[in-house]
Amino acid sequence: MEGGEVTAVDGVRPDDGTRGAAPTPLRVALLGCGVVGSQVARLLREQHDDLAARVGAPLDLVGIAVRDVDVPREGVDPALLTTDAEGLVARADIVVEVIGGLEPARSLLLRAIGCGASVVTANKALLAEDGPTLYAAADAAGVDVYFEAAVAGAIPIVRPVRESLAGDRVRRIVGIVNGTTNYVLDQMATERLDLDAAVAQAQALGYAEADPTADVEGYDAAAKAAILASLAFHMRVPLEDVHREGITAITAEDVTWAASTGHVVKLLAIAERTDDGVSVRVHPALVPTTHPLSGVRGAFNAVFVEAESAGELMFYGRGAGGAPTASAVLGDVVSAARNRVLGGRGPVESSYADLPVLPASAALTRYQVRIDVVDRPGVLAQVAAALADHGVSIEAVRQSLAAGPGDAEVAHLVMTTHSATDAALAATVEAVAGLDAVLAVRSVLRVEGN
Ligand SMILES: NC(=O)C1=CN([C@@H]2O[C@H](COP(=O)(O)OP(=O)(O)OC[C@H]3O[C@@H](n4cnc5c(N)ncnc54)[C@H](O)[C@@H]3O)[C@@H](O)[C@H]2O)C=CC1
Ligand SMILES: N[C@@H](CC=O)C(=O)O
Ligand code: NA
Repeated sequence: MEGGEVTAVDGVRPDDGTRGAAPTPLRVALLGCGVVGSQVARLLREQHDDLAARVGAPLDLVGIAVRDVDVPREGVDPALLTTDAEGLVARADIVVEVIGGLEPARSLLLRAIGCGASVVTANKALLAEDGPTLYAAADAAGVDVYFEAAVAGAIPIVRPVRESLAGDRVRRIVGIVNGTTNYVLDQMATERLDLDAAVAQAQALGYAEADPTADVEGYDAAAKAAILASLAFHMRVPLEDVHREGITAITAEDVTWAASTGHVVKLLAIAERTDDGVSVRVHPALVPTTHPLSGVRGAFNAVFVEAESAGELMFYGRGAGGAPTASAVLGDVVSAARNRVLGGRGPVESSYADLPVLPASAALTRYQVRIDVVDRPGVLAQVAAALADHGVSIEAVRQSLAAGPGDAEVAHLVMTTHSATDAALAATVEAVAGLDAVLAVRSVLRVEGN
């Protein structure tokens, strides 16, 4: 060996002159001990020695802020519990926030940063609403903000977009990023459960937000879409610029029809860059059963990323649940801890791009429109003419007959269009609904994926 060079042999750490000097433990504070927090506490305890070896210093859990210290918590040392969250964050090197919601999470994280701690959070609602305030405070204090768990639970997606693809140009992200709604839609399709029953199951399994409205109305997915789009396009995408539709309007009939036309209904988050700007939207869509996203079952998530040089990438895994989410949190804790031990910081916010966020009405999508019409000659031609008048062309039509009121026969038309803007489609549907022969517009759903 050359003089002074230190290399590892057979996995044994070489003597670098510091052997024997006990490294200073890093103090970890945990805010919240619910579905995710309880699993973070367990992993910190069970993997203490491995984590210490990976970081180069022990990670000591110094306290867990809870609302009520008297609630029994399996596997948690009651001596760690405190209701004094403000006091706790002031005596930590790394603060993990898994309370959720805007306040007091934001104030506690800002206080932690102000006291010199690095922070790890799973709180997409807060990051989408006010992430830049946290990033600016962290910059000023020279500490880290990590948030892998905030998007798609256990799936590494924040780190790949934020770091691995930092040298590329991301063009499009399409994903299933909400486990609860994917679980609910899956249960509606396979078990014929209604929406409320399926949501109750998702809550019991620890997938849903404290208020599951955030899941079913698409707020959670919209927050994740805003975070991903901001990272991917190096800009700030405000939450209010994300077009959002949830799954509450999806009926059992929609799900059944989807299956009969070779599709499944999925809640998608889409962020794309066009020549005119970026478009970020969350809405239910029909996905062909031949497309990989159609096979994403239960609370699993999947995210496709298309970048100029990398091409297509796909990320898949558990998007919700205590242990999977805690895995992502712990990965971030290790990163923040390593930065402390070795010196230096993790990635900082990159938001230099000044691109307009386009309205959803400008986005181009294919649609499936289901209508009931009076079954008489010439009706199909009238409907086709109404579409053509608005510049929307039909890709396929399928017709089935059903008994209507009295002796009337009703034709059920399922039309798939070529790509059209939301605005053109909305005007078309209005015109179609106004035709005498049209009895009802039963559903209008976007179709994504070929
Ligand atoms: N459950 C999941 O699958 C995932 C959750 N997340 C995020 O992780 C965070 C936590 O989620 P969950 O653990 O599911 O929620 P949870 O509702 O199970 O846990 C939150 C805990 O924080 C406690 N809490 C509320 N206010 C507090 C305060 N002022 N001081 C101390 N404790 C307080 C609550 O009593 C509750 O025990 C949220 O931001 C959520 O969006 C992210 C990814 C997946
Ligand atoms: N409620 C969320 C939890 C993870 O982010 C979901 O269902 O995906
Ligand atoms: Na993740």
